Amino acid sequence: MKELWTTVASVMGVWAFSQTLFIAVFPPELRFAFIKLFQRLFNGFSSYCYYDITEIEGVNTNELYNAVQLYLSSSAASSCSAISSNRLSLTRGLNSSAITFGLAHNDRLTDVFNGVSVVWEHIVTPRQSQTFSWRPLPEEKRGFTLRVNKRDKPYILESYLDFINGKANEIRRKNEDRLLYTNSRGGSLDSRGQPWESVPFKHPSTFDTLAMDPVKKAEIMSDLRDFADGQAFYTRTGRAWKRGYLLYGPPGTGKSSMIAAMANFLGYDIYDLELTEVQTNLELRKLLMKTSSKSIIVIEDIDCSINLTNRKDTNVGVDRSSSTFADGGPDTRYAPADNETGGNNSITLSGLLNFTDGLWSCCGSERIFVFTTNHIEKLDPALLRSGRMDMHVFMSYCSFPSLKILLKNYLGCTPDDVETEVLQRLEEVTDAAEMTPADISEVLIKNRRDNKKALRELLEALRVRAEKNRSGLRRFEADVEEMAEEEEKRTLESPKEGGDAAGGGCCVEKERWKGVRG
Ligand SMILES: Nc1ncnc2c1ncn2[C@@H]1O[C@H](COP(=O)(O)OP(=O)(O)OP(=O)(O)O)[C@@H](O)[C@H]1O
Ligand SMILES: [Mg+2]
Repeated sequence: MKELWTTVASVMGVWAFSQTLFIAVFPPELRFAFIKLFQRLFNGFSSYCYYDITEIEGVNTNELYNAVQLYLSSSAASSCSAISSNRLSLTRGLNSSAITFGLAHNDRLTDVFNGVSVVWEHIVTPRQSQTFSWRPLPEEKRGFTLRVNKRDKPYILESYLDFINGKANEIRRKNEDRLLYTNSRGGSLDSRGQPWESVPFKHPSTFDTLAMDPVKKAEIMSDLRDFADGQAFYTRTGRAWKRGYLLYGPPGTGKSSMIAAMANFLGYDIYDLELTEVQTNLELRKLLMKTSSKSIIVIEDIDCSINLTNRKDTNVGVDRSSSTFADGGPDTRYAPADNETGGNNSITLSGLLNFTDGLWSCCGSERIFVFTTNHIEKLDPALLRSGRMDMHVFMSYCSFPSLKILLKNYLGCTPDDVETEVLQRLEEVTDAAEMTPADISEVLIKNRRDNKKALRELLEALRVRAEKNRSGLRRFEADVEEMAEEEEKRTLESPKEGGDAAGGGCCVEKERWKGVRG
């Protein structure tokens, strides 16, 4: 035993002595060249490639390091057996309610990608001297080393790193709590010069809970997914990475719920833009510049927020008296500026269109604009033109497929849990009743402790409403018929006065009635 210790001590002594000699005799340049040569020799014999991904590159944070860390956090949590020790670090980020796992210092993890095995090592070493920098650097140097077999490198390296980036983005979005921003302070800035105020966004609406036609829902979800994964597409086609949705329909059909579901689905923040708080186009532009990417910019009830005829006044010469305001009379605050195209003295439709469409809309990327309205017929055609709002989504009264989603949400019952006869009767009356999902939710919430009672009351409410609609329609049709007969009589008495007035009147009336019913 003593001999063994003596041997170890002498080997260590020789090693220390040769190191000292090496440092003392050779100048640093030669030492460096020697080490490089040694490494090259070693690499020539080794069957592996090594890639270092350091936390800080120069003075900048290395995004790839963060991505790898996040990616490994999910791998580490799901594949503890692959780790060389049982230790994991736990972290919780700012604005996050989720805990993430990470590789502890100097630990290793084996990952498999496309059937190829690679090894990650997390290396932490103390930083030797604080080099000059505008911002203090951490005391430790952190980095990951990726070990890949040389023969696998050409096949996987690039796609593996892309995959890691994609996964990291996904995790980031899932972990971070959404934020809901508002500009309700009337243009004033906060202490950090920000025009937006934010609160954590905790709306529970998801596409699962949203009651709407399943085909339309699937279409919207796939559109959103394509948008979020579409960076390469938008770059290739030279388009700004943004998308516009116009949600329209009667009150209580789920337009706001849909926006929340979109944000939860994509993991985006929401900027709820209160247009009535914005005084000028310039202010609008500043607000836009202060939004972040991966966000949904919402303008609710757009027909009530801004006088959307003002563009017509100057550009296409439509009568200014045709107000779009539901409560009559244009808001003089939004009267078009004398210099409409300059547009800096007040907020105008062209200012708004520049906001969504013009050059300024591209400062930042991956943003979705959502406008909602109860009265699509009141919107300026400029806003509806194809390419401006990419998708027009009509949120309609509750249909039978939507009703089934609401029954599941509120009563926890599937169609199999409901008696066949009740289900049939519900199906018969749902469309004719033209009740909004909000109305139906009310009935279900009130009776949610007693499913049978809830279904009974719902059926009754739908039946009463359907009957009311039918008798309203009958009465209306009788009125129209009567009017048509009178018109015909008058035409016969004085044949010179226009012949198609009655038919035209009927159509207009019918259209008007349809409009009133939404
Ligand atoms: N399609 C729907 N799916 C699920 N719940 C809905 C739906 N529509 C309405 N609701 C329920 O009704 C409430 C009101 O809906 P929401 O605010 O989304 O309607 P809206 O279309 O935005 O109405 P408004 O035009 O008045 O703004 C929601 O909190 C939700 O509970
Ligand atoms: Mg709403």
